[in-house]
Amino acid sequence: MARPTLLPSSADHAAHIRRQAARDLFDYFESCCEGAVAVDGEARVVWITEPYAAFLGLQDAGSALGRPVEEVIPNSLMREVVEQGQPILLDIMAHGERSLVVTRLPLRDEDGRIAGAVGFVLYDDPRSLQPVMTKFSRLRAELDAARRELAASRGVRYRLEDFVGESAAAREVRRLAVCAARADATVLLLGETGTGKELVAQAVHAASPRAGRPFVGLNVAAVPEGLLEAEFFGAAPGAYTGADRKGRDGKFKLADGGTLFLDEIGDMPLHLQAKLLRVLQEQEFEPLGSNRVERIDVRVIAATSRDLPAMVADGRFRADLWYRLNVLPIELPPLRARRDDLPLLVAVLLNRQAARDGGVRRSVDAAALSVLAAYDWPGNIRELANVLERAAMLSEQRCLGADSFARILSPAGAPRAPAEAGAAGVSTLAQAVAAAERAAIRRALDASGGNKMAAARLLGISRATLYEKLAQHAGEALSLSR
Ligand SMILES: Nc1ncnc2c1ncn2[C@@H]1O[C@H](COP(=O)(O)OP(=O)(O)OP(=O)(O)O)[C@@H](O)[C@H]1O
Repeated sequence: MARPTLLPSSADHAAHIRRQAARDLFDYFESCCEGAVAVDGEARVVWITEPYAAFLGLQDAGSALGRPVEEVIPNSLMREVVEQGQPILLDIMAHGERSLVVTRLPLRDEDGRIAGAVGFVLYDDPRSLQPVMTKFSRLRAELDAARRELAASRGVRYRLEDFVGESAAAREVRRLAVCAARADATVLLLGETGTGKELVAQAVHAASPRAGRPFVGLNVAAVPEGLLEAEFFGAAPGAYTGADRKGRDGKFKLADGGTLFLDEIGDMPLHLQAKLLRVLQEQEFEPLGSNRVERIDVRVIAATSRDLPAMVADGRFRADLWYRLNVLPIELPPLRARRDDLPLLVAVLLNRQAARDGGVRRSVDAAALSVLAAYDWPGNIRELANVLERAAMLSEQRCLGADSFARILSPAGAPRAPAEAGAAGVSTLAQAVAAAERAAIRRALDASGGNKMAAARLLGISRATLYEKLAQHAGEALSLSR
């Protein structure tokens, strides 16, 4: 008589089947769904399928690993699943123009603690859900239009996806901006002119819980010193000569509930720095000429192209304000420090211009890219956008070549020969100095695309001084070299 097969105990058997079911189910999901992703307990990507990475526009799956999930999948709710430990079994997630049907499940360790989450994209073309999807698409279009209108009325044009770049430095900016959007702390944006400080400020606001509230901007350097206090805090009726008789609200009041973007904070006069510090600490202020205290709830994002620690060291900026502002600093790299991003930036900026003007989509060839990569970009992305626009205007070619740019880019840093040099190239010292000044101003205006504020900053002078100099040199050719 054959010996009976030794069956495992029924409890072991059940556990075995369960493990097998879990593994098979996972393999099955992975093979039949359009994409899958897993995150750890801090919502950082630990695994993503190649098709999903490709769909998201990543170079490969490896480039997503270790990054916060929102950086890789902008509308992801995986963090919510990790934080709340609840699955989201069927959801529609927007990605650009597409809608994805997704399922997200929390993952637990042996002790039942949340260890991460896994998400599956069930369809990226949800035809089987057509009636629901049609309704959803229509509602989404309506919502998008309403949001755009609201954002435009509140002064926000940019989202985080608009900060283009895949270099480590650009990714770090986006990572910190995501942190800044989640926190409600003061943010300090540091970087040269045209590096995207305002873009990031708007994007942080748009991604923060304050998104539905106002975004108000104030360029400290652009307001005459005598008017700054009223601009910040408002003025009581008849507070100063020439003030509106009814009084008026300042930017802090206008930004109540939302975000106040203070550009060029380094240009803030010392006496106002103390007042600003008080508002940041107490969230209250007194309008000019009033003894009424107003309470507000404003998040400040400040920006500067200046070296604030150096200004603190020589007493031009208050140390206590600097500490208060420097809670979450984000450094925006100059374009010359992330030249790897040039091809992507060029493509995106050319597409943006074509979409805006309704013209043909241009591209640049490899030789042109080398010319652009060799340039120093003192005006950074703003200058790049201007240069591309001018090259496109001046050429009929769909694909712009090196010669399109060689004509436009002045050799960085190389002063142009003084035009006044007389016989044997000799000129008076005054003539030579004036010519060098004109050349420097012309280059700064070129680099900033004619933006006088940015040009003044590049030259290290105030806007008022730039206007004086432009008036002095009015007779000479100082216009942009368009
Ligand atoms: N990373 C980026 N990707 C795409 N566009 C960018 C990026 N950075 C800046 N830009 C574009 O460059 C232009 C200048 O950006 P922005 O005004 O934000 O710079 P800024 O640092 O605030 O300059 P400034 O200090 O002169 O005020 C804008 O048109 C913006 O859209």
